[in-house]
Amino acid sequence: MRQDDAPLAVLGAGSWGTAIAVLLAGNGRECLLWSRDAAHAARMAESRRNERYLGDVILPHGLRPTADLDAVLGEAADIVIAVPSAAFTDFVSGIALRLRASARVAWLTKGLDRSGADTLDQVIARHLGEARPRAVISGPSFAAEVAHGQPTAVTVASPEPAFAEEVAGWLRNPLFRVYTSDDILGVELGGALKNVLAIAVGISDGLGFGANARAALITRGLAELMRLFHAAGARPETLMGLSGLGDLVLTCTDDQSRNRRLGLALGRGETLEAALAGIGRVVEGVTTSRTVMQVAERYGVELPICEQVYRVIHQGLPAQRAVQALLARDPRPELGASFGELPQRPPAKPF
Ligand SMILES: NC(=O)C1=CN([C@@H]2O[C@H](COP(=O)(O)OP(=O)(O)OC[C@H]3O[C@@H](n4cnc5c(N)ncnc54)[C@H](OP(=O)(O)O)[C@@H]3O)[C@@H](O)[C@H]2O)C=CC1
Ligand SMILES: O=C(CO)COP(=O)(O)O
Repeated sequence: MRQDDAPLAVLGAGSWGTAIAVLLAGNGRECLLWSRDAAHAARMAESRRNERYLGDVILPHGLRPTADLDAVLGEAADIVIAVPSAAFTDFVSGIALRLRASARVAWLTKGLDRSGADTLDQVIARHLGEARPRAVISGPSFAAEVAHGQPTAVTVASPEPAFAEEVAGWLRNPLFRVYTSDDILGVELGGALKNVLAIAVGISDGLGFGANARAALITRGLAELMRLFHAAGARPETLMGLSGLGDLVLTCTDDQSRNRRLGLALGRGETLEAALAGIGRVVEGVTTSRTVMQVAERYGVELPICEQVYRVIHQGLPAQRAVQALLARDPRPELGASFGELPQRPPAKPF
């Protein structure tokens, strides 16, 4: 039996975990917000703000910050995971034996398992059980805008339509519109790759290139996503949705994006270390630019923009040389290799 009056728990008290906990509590659902740092949780409880990540937002009455993970897992009806993708697998395997059998799982994380072998959905299924209801929440949604009640629309994807609808119901309010989808693979791939592509667009803008280059990168980035969707078995319509085109456009074009800001700094000549230190928050495209190369190899799919981002970030290629490499590629029909000519191959390992 479910306890509908038992609290939800958001695990991870960064910008996005906090914004979603604020939303849930504002919607009238009691919400525990877990931080791995006891001093941080205590400060949030006392000041009723998350000064480290979202300082100008007052935490509503029904939001309870805490650092006691066992107590949270014992009390919460269901959980929402909000830790970065690099920490996701260890975090999930660490809670597997402590999570209530009845607890259902949603996550806010955008990225792939740090090995590049799995989607986060597969990580959840492997460690917490195939039968456990699970859903990802994704789409164009800057934390600060959501926490300030700016209109936003996202997608909740789950293999179980009833659970997607239930998670959507936790989140919905007149300013937060939630759609549902059963294409969890497509929703996860869109959310993961857009971060890498936003770094590419940031680099281009940081180098001083113009609006033409930006539009070309977004469009050819969409073609890379389309090829990967095709090979991995995701639904092409998902690309046109909030977790695909929506989040790609948002992240590539607005300076609130940390991935775009990283690219801008690299394009202007900052080192990776200095750029990351300046941002001071998780920049998922750094990890995903590496993991997605493994995915591209597994499916035999060319992702030239993602590859150049990988080379800049992980192999120290100067940003200007990455642009030259993209411009020097052989000419080809615009739509051919992206849409029509690729064989639909059965995934090497279903992804
Ligand atoms: N911010 C946004 O607008 C959006 C973010 N997302 C996604 O949400 C996810 C989280 O991002 P966001 O909240 O913005 O990131 P932030 O950088 O704002 O916060 C990261 C949070 O994760 C915690 N954390 C880091 N490593 C671990 C770990 N090993 N175990 C437990 N907690 C850990 C940090 O804790 P500590 O402070 O102790 O280091 C911090 O609370 C990312 O995948 C991001 O792509 C999705 C949509 C919007
Ligand atoms: O995912 C996001 C908005 O949808 C946040 O993007 P950044 O992580 O680039 O800030």
